[in-house]
Amino acid sequence: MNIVDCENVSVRYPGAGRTAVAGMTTHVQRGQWVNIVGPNGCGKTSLLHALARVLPVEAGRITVADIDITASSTRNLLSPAAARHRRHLACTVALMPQTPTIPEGMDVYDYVLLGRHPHSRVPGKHDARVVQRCLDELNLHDYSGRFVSSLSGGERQRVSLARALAQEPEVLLLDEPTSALDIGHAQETLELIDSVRARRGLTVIAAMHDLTLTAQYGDRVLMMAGGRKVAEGAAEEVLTVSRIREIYGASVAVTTHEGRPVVIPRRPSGN
Ligand SMILES: Nc1ncnc2c1ncn2[C@@H]1O[C@H](COP(=O)(O)OP(=O)(O)OP(=O)(O)O)[C@@H](O)[C@H]1O
Repeated sequence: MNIVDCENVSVRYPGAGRTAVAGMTTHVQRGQWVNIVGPNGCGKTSLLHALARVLPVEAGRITVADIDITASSTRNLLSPAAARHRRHLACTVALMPQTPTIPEGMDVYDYVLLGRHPHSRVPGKHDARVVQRCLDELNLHDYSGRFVSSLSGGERQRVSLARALAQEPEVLLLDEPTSALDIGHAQETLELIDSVRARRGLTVIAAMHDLTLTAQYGDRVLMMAGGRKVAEGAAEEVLTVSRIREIYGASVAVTTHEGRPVVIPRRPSGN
């Protein structure tokens, strides 16, 4: 059963000449993990932001957990039905942004607790338990009293993921979740996401740059270029030498380990 349906979606930033996402159609089943790849500026973040309803779509339709988030009725701030939809969506979809906004003077515990806001306006014991579990799962228990602004880039990224998981969403949107993480923390983080997915039927849609990690985690790869989908399918179908050369302009070798592609950058011949 699909939890996300994206039909012919286009996104354009105010005043921008060209669309950031154009004619995007994709469907994601509940519990699937889909990785979005493609070169810088190809539209990965814009697509995630459209799915999270952070960015309005110019054309097309997006349905998340049976809510048409592009319907004009859900945009009416004064309508009680629209307010119900927004609340339902906030409980259903969590976005871990590429660059999280960190409020000044907020400690890690309170920042992760923000993830509970869509569920409980006044946090109770259950919310405290969820926050503690997320901090423990990401090995952040010792950081709980630290100001978020005092953390390293990688620590902040894990705190941002803890906040998104504390939201207990059905759909988790991750914008380059391991970009600031060392290889150990990257692996640990992706394993944790995968175990939450297996346990709770979480659906994951992630923008990724590391093509080997992309192949190791996830059921499907959606490759974009210039705002459009250029390929979608199993990692071994999408991540081929010729396509990576064509779309990224990169020289790579692709081997296989345990049935999944491994993408190795190579210096162009002659160097
Ligand atoms: N706020 C904005 N206003 C105008 N154009 C924008 C804005 N944000 C992004 N864009 C443009 O939209 C296009 C898609 O950008 P987007 O951030 O979605 O790409 P991306 O694939 O996530 O890139 P990266 O891998 O570098 O993070 C780019 O051409 C970018 O310049």
